[in-house]
Amino acid sequence: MSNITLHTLSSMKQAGEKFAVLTAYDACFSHLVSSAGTEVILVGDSLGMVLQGNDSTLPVTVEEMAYHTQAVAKGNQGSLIMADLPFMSYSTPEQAMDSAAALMQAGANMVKLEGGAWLADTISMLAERGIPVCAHLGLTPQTVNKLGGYRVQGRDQETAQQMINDAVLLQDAGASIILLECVPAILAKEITLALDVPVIGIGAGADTDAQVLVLHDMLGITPGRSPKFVKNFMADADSIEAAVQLYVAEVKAGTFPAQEHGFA
Ligand SMILES: Nc1nc(=O)c2c([nH]1)NC[C@@H]1CN(c3ccc(C(=O)N[C@@H](CCC(=O)O)C(=O)O)cc3)CN21
Ligand SMILES: CC(C)C(=O)C(=O)O
Ligand SMILES: [Mg+2]
Repeated sequence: MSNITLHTLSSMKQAGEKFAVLTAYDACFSHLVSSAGTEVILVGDSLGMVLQGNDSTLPVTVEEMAYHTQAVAKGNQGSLIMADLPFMSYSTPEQAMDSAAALMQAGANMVKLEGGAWLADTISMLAERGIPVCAHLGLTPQTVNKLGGYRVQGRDQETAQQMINDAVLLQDAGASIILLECVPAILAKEITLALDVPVIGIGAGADTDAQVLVLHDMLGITPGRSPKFVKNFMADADSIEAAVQLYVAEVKAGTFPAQEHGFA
């Protein structure tokens, strides 16, 4: 069961206390990550790359997300469980209701979806029906084919202003959390200050209310070149538990991410 609630996370934002988020896709890592004091576990559609070996998150289905969410819920020791709605599972509000219902019934406490203003109605409908929503802005991996690669977003005045507008609009539509991926640190700071709801960052600098990483990345076991925002916490730890505890401690202390993990 989850001891952490959305109210806990809002109170932490108000108090200026950072919270930690990590992915987990199975019961064993869910147990480990939640026991280490990670406030939020993300059952990310990154599992399509990390577990399934695809070169994007697009092949992942609602059924697969529900399977992993069920396992994570069984191992959980008190974290809030957020589950990604996968590619094309929320293209209409009706489809989003069905997809989100499947993940909530599998044990998620909230869902995450990727995109801007077009999601306002979907988010308010989910929220009205008791499903808390996190809106993911900036680098949205499900849109990689449109974006032309995994690139930093919001670097020019126009796209930066659009992202600020989208964040405020989606908060007002009922989003409980905003997640920013690969955006300039100064823009992430501005959005974090402008919003009442907590902002989680990945490659978004040190000034968001929380940080997230893919577990396998911070353990240093993802093959190939890592994105700039990744730090290998196993380098300074002698066990997986210690590495996860160090991550949580560094996020809370504000020492991770450092300047080198962000984008100007
Ligand atoms: N293992 C894993 N970790 C992740 O963080 C992750 C996934 N998988 N799968 C889904 C998405 C894809 N993500 C990615 C993938 C690559 C970059 C990347 O290489 N970014 C460049 C930015 C280059 C630029 O525009 O300056 C970098 O150097 O970090 C970023 C995010 C984040 N997500
Ligand atoms: C990288 C994070 C934010 C994510 O959406 C995932 O793990 O799928
Ligand atoms: Mg995702």
